[in-house]
Amino acid sequence: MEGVDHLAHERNKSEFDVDAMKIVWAGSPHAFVVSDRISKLVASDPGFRKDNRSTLSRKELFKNTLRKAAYAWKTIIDLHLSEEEAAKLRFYVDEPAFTDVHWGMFIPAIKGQGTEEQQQKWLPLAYKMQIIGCYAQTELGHGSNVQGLETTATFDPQTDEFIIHSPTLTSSKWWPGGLGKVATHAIAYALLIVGGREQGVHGFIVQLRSLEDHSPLPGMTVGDIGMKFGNGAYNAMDNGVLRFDHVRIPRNQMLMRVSQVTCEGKYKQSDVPRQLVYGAMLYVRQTIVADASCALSRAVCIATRYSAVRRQFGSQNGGPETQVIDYKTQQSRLFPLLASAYAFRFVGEWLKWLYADVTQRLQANDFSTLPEAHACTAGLKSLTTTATADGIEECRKLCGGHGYLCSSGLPELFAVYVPACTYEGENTVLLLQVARFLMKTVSQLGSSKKPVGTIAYMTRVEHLMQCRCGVQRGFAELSADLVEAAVAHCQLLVVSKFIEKLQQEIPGKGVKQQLEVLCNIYALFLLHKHQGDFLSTGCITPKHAALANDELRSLYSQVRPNAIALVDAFNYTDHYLGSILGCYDGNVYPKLYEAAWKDPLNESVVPDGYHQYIRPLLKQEIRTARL
Ligand SMILES: CCCCCCCCCC/C=C\C/C=C/C(=O)SCCNC(=O)CCNC(=O)[C@H](O)C(C)(C)COP(=O)(O)OP(=O)(O)OC[C@H]1O[C@@H](n2cnc3c(N)ncnc32)[C@H](O)[C@@H]1OP(=O)(O)O
Ligand SMILES: Cc1cc2nc3c(=O)[nH]c(=O)nc-3n(C[C@H](O)[C@H](O)[C@H](O)COP(=O)(O)OP(=O)(O)OC[C@H]3O[C@@H](n4cnc5c(N)ncnc54)[C@H](O)[C@@H]3O)c2cc1C
Repeated sequence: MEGVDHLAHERNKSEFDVDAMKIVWAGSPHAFVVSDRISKLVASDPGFRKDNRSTLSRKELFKNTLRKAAYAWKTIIDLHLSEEEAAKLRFYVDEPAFTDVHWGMFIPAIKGQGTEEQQQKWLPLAYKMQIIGCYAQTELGHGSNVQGLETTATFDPQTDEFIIHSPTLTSSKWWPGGLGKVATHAIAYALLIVGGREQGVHGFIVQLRSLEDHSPLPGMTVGDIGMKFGNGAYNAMDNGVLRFDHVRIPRNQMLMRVSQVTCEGKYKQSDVPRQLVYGAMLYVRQTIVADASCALSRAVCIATRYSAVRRQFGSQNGGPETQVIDYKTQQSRLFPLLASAYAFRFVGEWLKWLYADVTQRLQANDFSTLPEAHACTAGLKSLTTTATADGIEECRKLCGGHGYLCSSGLPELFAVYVPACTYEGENTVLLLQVARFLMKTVSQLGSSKKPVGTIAYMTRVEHLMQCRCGVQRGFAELSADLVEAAVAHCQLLVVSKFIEKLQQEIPGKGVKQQLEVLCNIYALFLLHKHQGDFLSTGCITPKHAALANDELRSLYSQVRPNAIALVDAFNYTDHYLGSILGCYDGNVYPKLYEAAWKDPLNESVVPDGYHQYIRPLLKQEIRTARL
């Protein structure tokens, strides 16, 4: 039935003010208004249509992405959108594109690592999109090990230039988004060589393509690296390969905030830490954490709405069958994911604050909180992306067979999301960084350097004092256990930031109570999942474990009547969700049925290839037919 809200009875059950929760989710009344307006603008504009993506060939998909990016830019200019509104527009257009890396990495890298003069020269061009940038760090042979990069930048004092060169096949830049076909410029990372001495990896602004006809500049071999996981999905992005053959760039195109090369060929290090070369990664990891709650909430919204629509078994006296959301097993898989979506939202908000704080301090030459900010961004990036990728796949399974259809939106969401576990730091590699930070802290316990901020709790964990002498030995040997410790530390951060959120004033009828229920689910689900660890370390007794389990079941019952309203609070349009199973009105079956007929395979009743392959088979002519 068109126009009928099939989920109205669910919405009527809710016990809290959904509009107030929408503001909590958005972060502020202003953020809600902007997000709501821009999402509706995108949804109502046929220029941003995306329901045909999975049927396009790679070339068609890529060209369509270029069209959309240009159309989005025109919309931003025509409507005089602010930076905040423009970012929201790109978000709701919901298509991986070169613009993500231009705005998300190229510009932040120049801001973080460029001098004032360099920023003044390059940022206006980038902001107006008169140049398009990518972030060319990873090579064919090295991604995680940034110090192992082989591209060289050799200073030539005769011409006051750097010579950028790829000496080996494995030094080819490999993966950068936007590089393959679009970017005109790159921040390329290379091993700096001055006066014959290697000075570590540095960033350089390198022009790749002509601004007149887009052809690669002399000395550049550049192209796309090929199809990636999933049809459609991340294939809208032109991840690229690039080789430099003694490419010359002016000296002032080395990003020189952290260290400088003078025209006489002197290498000078500022008093800022070398790690600032990694600053763009700090920024992007923070945005990836914020983004995790969006991707997870999207999958959870689809699975929750569909679970309320779908009925299987349990009909009494010819009455309706049971909604699958009423099964305790469905609840125990779905509601912890719902709680995680909210938990990641709040920890993402906090991380944004932490990043702003560390940036302000860095500008004032206070570097004291940089190691903590690195550990938090790296650890939370790892934890939230792993949980989100796993969560999207779980949501697909929660939708049964229909979850496997592209029209459910879940396969594409998974395919686009899952590389987040790898890019911007492979998740295990990042957890090892957190472990290193934790072990360094443990080794300093009892000294005058007291742990503060997110590691202040360590002084209260008595047995850590006993192991502090041994932590520098056997790091590699114990690394698998240390990674688990790093995850536990990050989970503690997530839970404590959720609790801190609840200590704030939260307006709206019943909103705080719902969030308390979700926070308890998040914490108790972790306790339940890792009860072996808690029991074996004597942190809880078997009685506590059983109580936690009982409490979880009771919390699931409290969520149940509010489940649909809790996902409505994400305020996603049907366009952004891109899912028949998750559509707002719950009118799933007619839409699924209709969508099937739109598949290109159904354009003819008898398929192409019938006369060549099916008929000979049926007529037993297969031995004589030429295949
Ligand atoms: C408008 C906004 C839109 C936003 C959307 C944006 C989203 C865009 C997303 C687009 C999609 C994809 C783009 C993907 C891009 C990429 O993938 S770019 C490539 C990213 N590559 C990596 O992440 C490589 C991972 N490797 C590393 O980070 C390092 O090499 C590693 C930390 C693993 C090791 O470094 P080393 O120097 O070799 O080793 P180490 O000795 O361990 O470290 C030295 C020292 O430095 C500290 N450290 C390391 N990293 C950082 C950092 N980032 N910040 C601060 N400090 C750092 C480390 O802790 C050590 O400190 P210590 O005191 O000596 O212990
Ligand atoms: C979709 C996508 C987009 C990307 N975009 C960009 C981009 O725009 N710009 C860019 O520069 N790069 C980009 N990358 C590259 C990305 O940053 C790297 O792939 C990533 O950092 C992982 O590095 P790697 O590929 O070298 O993995 P590897 O390090 O080779 O990882 C392979 C395995 O080895 C393990 N491992 C590695 N080191 C250690 C260690 N020390 N201890 C224990 N285990 C270890 C890892 O855990 C993993 O299991 C992109 C990648 C993808 C998939």
